[in-house]
Amino acid sequence: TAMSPEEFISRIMEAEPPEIYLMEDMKKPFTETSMMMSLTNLADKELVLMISWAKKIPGFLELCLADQIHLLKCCWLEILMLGLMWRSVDHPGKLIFSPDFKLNREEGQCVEGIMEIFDMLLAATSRFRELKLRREEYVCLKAMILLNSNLCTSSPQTAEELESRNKMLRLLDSVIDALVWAISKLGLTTQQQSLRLGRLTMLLSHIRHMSNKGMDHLSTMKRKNVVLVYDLLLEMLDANTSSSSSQTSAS
Ligand SMILES: Cc1cc(O)cc2c1CC(c1ccc(O)cc1)=C2c1ccccc1
Repeated sequence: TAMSPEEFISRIMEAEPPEIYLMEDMKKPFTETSMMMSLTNLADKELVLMISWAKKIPGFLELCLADQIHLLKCCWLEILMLGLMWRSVDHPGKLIFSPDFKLNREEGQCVEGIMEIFDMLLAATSRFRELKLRREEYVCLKAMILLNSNLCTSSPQTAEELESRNKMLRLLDSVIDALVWAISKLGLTTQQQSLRLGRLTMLLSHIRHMSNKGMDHLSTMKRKNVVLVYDLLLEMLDANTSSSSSQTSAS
């Protein structure tokens, strides 16, 4: 059932999760612990919505369960960070974690080592602002991150895994087609359209880099007991720290 790029885009636009409010009485100034706890509470809510978002991506549920779980375990922080940058794109110098939880880079000083990653997030957000990233392009990039996230890990062994990987590659192609279609609606010349496709996809490597830095930083925070990480997050976190060949628990 080859879906048209237009249909694919409207399906993933509808799949967008609702905005989340942190709904905490935050006492400022932050301490290292209070900021990390707020980030954790927010992320925990977002992860639940991310799982239902992924299931609405056409074809995702046709992948084998192990692949569905492994894809989300590989890219959850990349997707959280892309969402953060999207929410922050119209607020230079600020990171809009939620409408009731906005931070500027100086506030990152209260968590050791987080300001460097905040600065990377702010720089990437400025790039999205410069490119005038549109919602249709944003939802395509987010689906690309999910479907592209574990191609470089363990190669498929069984016939089922091989079939699931081929489905994933076809799914990734339909997301690329959808992004190409979204860019074609901008009235740019053919050459400008290919340039834009390259500029947008180049940002994905920065997002992977920031996610890896964030994962290391978060693991350090967890080890220092600065932050209590709830079970869903713990499972996502230990997946990234343990070797990727670990058997995924059928959760
Ligand atoms: C820069 C940095 C460093 C770090 O140690 C942790 C995090 C971040 C960003 C971030 C984040 C949270 C929610 C978002 O919507 C987008 C990003 C988290 C974070 C915290 C706790 C649990 C999960 C993720």
